Amino acid sequence: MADEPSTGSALELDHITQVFHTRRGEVRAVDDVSLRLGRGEVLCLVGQSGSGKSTTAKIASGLLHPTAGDVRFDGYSILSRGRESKKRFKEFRRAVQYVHQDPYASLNPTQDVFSILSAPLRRHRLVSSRSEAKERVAELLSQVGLTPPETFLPKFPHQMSGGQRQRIAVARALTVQPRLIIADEATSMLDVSIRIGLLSMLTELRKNLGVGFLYITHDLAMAKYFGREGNIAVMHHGRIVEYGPTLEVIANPQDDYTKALLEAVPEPDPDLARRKREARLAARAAQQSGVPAA
Ligand SMILES: Nc1ncnc2c1ncn2[C@@H]1O[C@H](COP(=O)(O)OP(=O)(O)OP(=O)(O)O)[C@@H](O)[C@H]1O
Repeated sequence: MADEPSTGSALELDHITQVFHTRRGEVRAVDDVSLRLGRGEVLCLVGQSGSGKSTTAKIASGLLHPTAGDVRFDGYSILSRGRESKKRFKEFRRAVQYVHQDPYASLNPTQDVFSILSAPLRRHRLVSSRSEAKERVAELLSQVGLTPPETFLPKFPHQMSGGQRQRIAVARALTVQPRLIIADEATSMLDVSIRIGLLSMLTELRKNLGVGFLYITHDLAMAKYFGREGNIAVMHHGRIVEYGPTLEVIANPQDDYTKALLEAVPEPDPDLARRKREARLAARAAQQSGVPAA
């Protein structure tokens, strides 16, 4: 693993493989995966449960050391050893924040919102007094759409809704001014309207603060919504089966697995759903008869 910078991409996963040894034998959770994410970009990693998304996310955020391959940030390997690399790894861990799918499990139930958000600010010496911490926490709460901030400061996690807890988890990630947020199914436990609201908020953050996102989901509809200005990687059995600009992949999927995922996306408009179904059946019939569909 080189200790020299390579390319300009912010985050690069280079031929990553992760093998777990279990009592039932070897599990190849991630198999030769390469991904790139530039500064302020969005990349959606989509696949069904067990396809290897979370394992990839953990490797991308430095929480798990892969069996093989390299992870680079700003062109430097974060897997290298040595003093300089250790320092760089520390910077990387601050620059890349992981937001877990279940904020209830990751937020301390005994701390109120002010304590949850001010602790990292103090730990990283980003504020020098309690009043400065209050100001910054209020700013963070506004950034994640929790207003007026004073209402939320004394609340404990159990006193908030699932969507509000997710926003606190995002605000906590923002305390250290990250360049990239890895959101692992960050909205899967919420209703669709709440998920859409949260994804719009994340889009605002991306545009206003230039934060990049690696968004992990099983839901292609959400990936299309959040990742329309970026790329999508479709994962199946630990491998990337399709990778490219989100809208292009969705409009013209090449891989059968991506096509199957797309077919599983519910179409809210019944007329459109019927027309799509008819078009699919016509295409299938044409394929079987060898005559191209009109
Ligand atoms: N620590 C581990 N030890 C053994 N096997 C593991 C471990 N972590 C993950 N796996 C296995 O690796 C495969 C991929 O799991 P992973 O959690 O990455 O998938 P996923 O796509 O994120 O699924 P989900 O959406 O359900 O979280 C699965 O077969 C899983 O059982």
